[in-house]
Amino acid sequence: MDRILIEGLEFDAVIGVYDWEKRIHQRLRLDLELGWDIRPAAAGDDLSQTLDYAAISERITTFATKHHFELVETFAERIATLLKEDFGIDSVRLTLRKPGAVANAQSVGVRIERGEWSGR
Ligand SMILES: Nc1nc2c(c(=O)[nH]1)N=C([C@H](O)[C@@H](O)CO)CN2
Repeated sequence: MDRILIEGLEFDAVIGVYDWEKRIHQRLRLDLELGWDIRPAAAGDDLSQTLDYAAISERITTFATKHHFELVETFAERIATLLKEDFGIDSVRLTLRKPGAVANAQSVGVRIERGEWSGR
């Protein structure tokens, strides 16, 4: 399967388990692999036949400003749902990192896969 990539998308969100985290914004970093057949877009050189990575990046960034979650797990799952409902994307590989969360770690986070991946 072909993939559309969005790597290192950064945005701020209210996210965390603890009370002090509910009063601040913290940086999140998102990597996405989106399964999509790019051949129709390539054949016609036509953006409307593919996934607009700019539109998707903006949608996720806006979503992040409007929703508050405790767990990165919840945030990751909601992004996968948004991608399916708003853009018709069935196959998603998603890594969501919270770089500032653990002092001695470069970052922490989750990686999920949803949908079918042929050819890995
Ligand atoms: N598996 C997870 N562990 C933890 C999370 C999380 O979202 N998923 N969150 C926290 C705190 O919010 C942390 O980011 C700040 O100390 C702790 N563990």
